[in-house]
Amino acid sequence: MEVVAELSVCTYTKATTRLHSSQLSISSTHLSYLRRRAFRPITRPRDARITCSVTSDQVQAPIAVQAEGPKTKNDCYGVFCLTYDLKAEEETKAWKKTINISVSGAAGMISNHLLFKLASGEVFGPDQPIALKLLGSERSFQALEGVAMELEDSLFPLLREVKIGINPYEVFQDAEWALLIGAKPRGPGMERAGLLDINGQIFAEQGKALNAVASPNVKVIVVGNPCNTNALICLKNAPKIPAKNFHALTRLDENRAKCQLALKAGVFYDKVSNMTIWGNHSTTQVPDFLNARINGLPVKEVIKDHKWLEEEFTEKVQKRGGVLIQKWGRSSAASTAVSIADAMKSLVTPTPKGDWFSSGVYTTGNPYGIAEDLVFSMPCRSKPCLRKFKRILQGDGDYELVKDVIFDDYLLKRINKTEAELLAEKRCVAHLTGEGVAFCDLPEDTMLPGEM
Ligand SMILES: NC(=O)C1=CN([C@@H]2O[C@H](COP(=O)(O)OP(=O)(O)OC[C@H]3O[C@@H](n4cnc5c(N)ncnc54)[C@H](OP(=O)(O)O)[C@@H]3O)[C@@H](O)[C@H]2O)C=CC1
Ligand SMILES: O=C([O-])CC(=O)C(=O)O
Repeated sequence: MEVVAELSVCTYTKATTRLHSSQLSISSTHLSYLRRRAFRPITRPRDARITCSVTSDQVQAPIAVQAEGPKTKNDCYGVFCLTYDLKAEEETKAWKKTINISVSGAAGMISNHLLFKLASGEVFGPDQPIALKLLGSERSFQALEGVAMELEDSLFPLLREVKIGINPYEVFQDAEWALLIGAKPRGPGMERAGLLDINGQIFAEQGKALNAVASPNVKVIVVGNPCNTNALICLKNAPKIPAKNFHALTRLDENRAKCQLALKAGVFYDKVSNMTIWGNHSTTQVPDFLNARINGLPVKEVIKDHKWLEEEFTEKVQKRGGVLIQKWGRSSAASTAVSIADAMKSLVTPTPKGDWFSSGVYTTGNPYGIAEDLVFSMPCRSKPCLRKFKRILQGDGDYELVKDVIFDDYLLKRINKTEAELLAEKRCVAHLTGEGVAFCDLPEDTMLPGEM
């Protein structure tokens, strides 16, 4: 057994925490220098594993574990366990404190796109190191190792740590972002109530785990379907975490709606703004063409075919996921990953003046008269904050609901329908939200976007 007595990744993380206070920036030249010099790994057997433990005031020397020994499933992975020749003066003066991101369903298709976007710096920027903690299951553990191997081979300079595990209480430890993607897909012949129950149990357990071990201000984005009600279950099981920190992903629907409006108006899609998706990530969702704008003008002034807006456009967005499954034979993965990155970026960067984005968020206290205590997609703006020292305006992960939106009878009628669906879903999972006995009276036409 070889013992490596150099600084470990744990030590390094500690050092960066301390250095964070200096708040100096890092240039790309500096970054590549760091990769070449400061983080040059010490040679040791390819598969040897290092375990390291940190007490409050002491960092223990890492111990190399024999390559052929039994693997514990929540260890750091492969190259991310290596020690580095980290000289004091090279301790970068620059890196920001690592952001911990936990991802469930990490061996699934969406994650397979998303993890590489996160590790590339696309979401948090080119000077922000991240740690990825990946949650799988007994069923997916081997695939998860494959994912971690691909992350190793990608040599991302910003990726400081990768851990894989099957216990949410370990994988969610200190999470600042939790991206909850894993969920059982609805199979043939399965009742939607059955899906709500099976997946609801996953999200109840994960809510409890987040409550116990995540950062108290963790931002949670629920992607696994039915995502609104899963997010509600999750937040109800995590009373220590602010309810407004939980999001159900409806950004994919927003992006789809923008694309269809751009296509109809004959403009590039960056000209479409103020796009709200109201309600459930299901076929009752309401893409709001009343408040949306094209080139700064109300959509209805640009697209005069209002029948198209009310009928074709609305249904196209609601059923886009299903059409895609028919073509691809599987549900959207790449565009979903893009939309998760978009949703995160929207929370950590200032929303452009006058614009907003959609997210499924907690309704209690909403200004629109929507029933309280649901997770409902609504228009949001990030809360800008001034980053100390650098004087850069950025979002801090928080948001506020947009007040200046208008309603007409058509929009209200549609919002009522999606609200009724979410209230029915909520009754159906009462046993998982601590609200008594479940009673399932789901509307007949309740469907996920991917169901046709
Ligand atoms: N909100 C949105 O806009 C969208 C949401 N989705 C939803 O995202 C989720 C993930 O999609 P995708 O990555 O394509 O799916 P995959 O099937 O590729 O991966 C899903 C993962 O879920 C996990 N899972 C958890 N419980 C079960 C179970 N009981 N049976 C089977 N798998 C389970 C599996 O991982 P493990 O074994 O490690 O737990 C699996 O790797 C789905 O619920 C999908 O409907 C998809 C597109 C858009
Ligand atoms: O139903 C699914 O799994 C796919 C989905 O959510 C979508 O494409 O919007």
